[in-house]
This record gives sequence, C-alpha cells and structure tokens, in this order.
Amino acid sequence: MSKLRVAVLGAKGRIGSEAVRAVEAAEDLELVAALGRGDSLETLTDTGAQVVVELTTPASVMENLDFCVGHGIHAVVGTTGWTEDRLARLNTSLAASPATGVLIAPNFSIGAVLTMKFAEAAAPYFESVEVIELHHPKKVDAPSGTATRTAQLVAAARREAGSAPQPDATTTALDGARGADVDGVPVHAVRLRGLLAHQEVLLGGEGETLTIRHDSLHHSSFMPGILLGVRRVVDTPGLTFGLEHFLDLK
Ligand SMILES: NC(=O)C1=CN([C@@H]2O[C@H](COP(=O)(O)OP(=O)(O)OC[C@H]3O[C@@H](n4cnc5c(N)ncnc54)[C@H](O)[C@@H]3O)[C@@H](O)[C@H]2O)C=CC1
Ligand SMILES: O=C(O)C1=N[C@H](C(=O)O)C[C@H](O)C1
Repeated sequence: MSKLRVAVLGAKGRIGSEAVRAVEAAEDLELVAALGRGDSLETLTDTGAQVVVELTTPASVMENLDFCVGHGIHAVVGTTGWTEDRLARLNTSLAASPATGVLIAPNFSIGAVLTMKFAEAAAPYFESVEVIELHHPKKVDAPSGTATRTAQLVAAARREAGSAPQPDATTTALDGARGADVDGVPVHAVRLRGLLAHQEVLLGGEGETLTIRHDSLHHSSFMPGILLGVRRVVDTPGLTFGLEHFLDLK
C-alpha cells in the first residue's frame, strides 16, 4: 500500500519539530515537506502533499489553510486562535472544496480530550466552575485553546441543564483578578518557567469540590493524536472540530 504523503508547517517549532520526527517514524506515512516561516507554500503542491499538519501561530494559520483547502490538501490543525469568524471563513473555503477534510484539535493529547469530556459531564452538577490553565512562558496566546474550548463545553452543558448563574459576590476587583470570561466561565492563565501544558477544572458545590487536572509533561503526549488525525482526516471531508470525533470514546 502506498504511504500517505504528509507535510508539516511550523516544522522548526516546539511541537512541529516533534511532529516531524513522529511522521518520519510512522511506517505508513512519508514526510514530503517540513516547512518553516518564509518557506514557499508551493512546496506543498510540488511535493504532492496529501495532508498538512499545521502547527504554526494564530497569525499564520488562516493563510496556510486558505492555500491547503484551495488546493484540495487535507489539514490537521493544532494551532490555536479559533474564533467564530475564522471558523466561518474556513467553512466558506471548504464549501468550495467539498472533498477536503480539516481537523482542528484544540488539544491532541488523550488526557486533555478526556478532561474536557469529564468537565462537560460534571458541570451541571456543581454551582461553580472555573478553569485554570498553566503553560510555558513562550506561549503567545492566552487563554489556551484547550481552556477556551473547555469553558465553552462547560457553559453549553450548563445552559442545556438550565443551571443557575454561578454565585460570585465580587463587586470590586483589579482588572484580570477574576480571569477572562469565556461564555460565563472564569478562565485563569498562568505562565511559568518549567511548565509545559497543564489544566485544572475546579467545580464547587455545597460542602464539596471536584478538581479535574491534566498535565502534558512532554510534546510526545500530542503525537498519537496528530498521527490519528492524519490517518482519519483523509476520509473525513469538511470541518471536524475536536479530536474526540476521531476517538471511540464511550
Ligand atoms: N493542539 C495541540 O495539542 C497543541 C497545540 N499547540 C499550538 O501549536 C502552535 C505552535 O506551538 P509551538 O510549537 O509551541 O510554537 P513555536 O513558536 O515553537 O512554533 C511555531 C513555529 O511556526 C513557525 N511559523 C510561523 N509562521 C509560519 C508560516 N507561515 N509557515 C511555516 N511556519 C511558520 C515559527 O517560525 C515557529 O517555528 C500554537 O498555536 C500552540 O498553541 C501546541 C501544542 C499542542
Ligand atoms: O502552546 C502550547 O504549548 C499548547 N497549546 C494548545 C492550547 O493552547 O490549548 C494545546 C496545549 O495546551 C499546548
């Protein structure tokens, strides 16, 4: 069977360089391009790339995806910065290229995907939910894509369950002291030397709390998810948001 031809964008970055090694090590995949900032996207068509793994920056991702989708190249996207406007633009370009698949995964690690699932399931049972994400200090965006997605899932679950607004008597606060408001869920971002990618979801009810915590200790935690995404996206046209859609979760 012929190997799937894969390119990595952001190949010199922290996660991109790990992804290059993972694709090279996979027997069913062939790394045909490893592109960094300033490299020509034409290399993707010249090398016949079938799938691009997009791990660049929020400032670069849209232009890269416009090119990929416009040329019928499937994409597995880990880059953050997704807004409703950006998703709408991507859906518009996918509508013009209906055989092309794009997976956007706020987090490729199984533990983070499960954290989001558990938080979504638990959220209606508690009065209060707050999210704390903790990352390395070179991260350019805050809050993290994972924390944003977690808060959105929690908020949707609470809306669907008819949960009351969260109790909070704060009347005066320094700017930022109560975190960012994501869909009514406070999200706090810590940037600390020594950390990689971590998240806690704190849930509180009468006389009890539940803490769901996940730690990515190495970029290797994201690789099985990226490889799964590459193998599945070629048979999944359109936009898939979240790796959970490619996992057989009970
Ligand atoms: N979904 C997930 O599981 C994960 C997502 N990420 C996300 O991936 C992105 C990259 O993270 P890091 O590797 O830590 O950042 P990084 O800054 O180490 O790497 C980004 C790389 O992309 C390059 N780049 C920028 N524009 C480019 C372009 N137009 N074409 C090709 N290369 C370009 C930069 O020069 C840099 O080498 C971030 O948005 C981060 O949040 C990171 C880890 C896991
Ligand atoms: O920048 C990172 O490092 C990470 N980014 C993603 C995010 O913003 O959620 C995924 C993970 O947290 C690592």
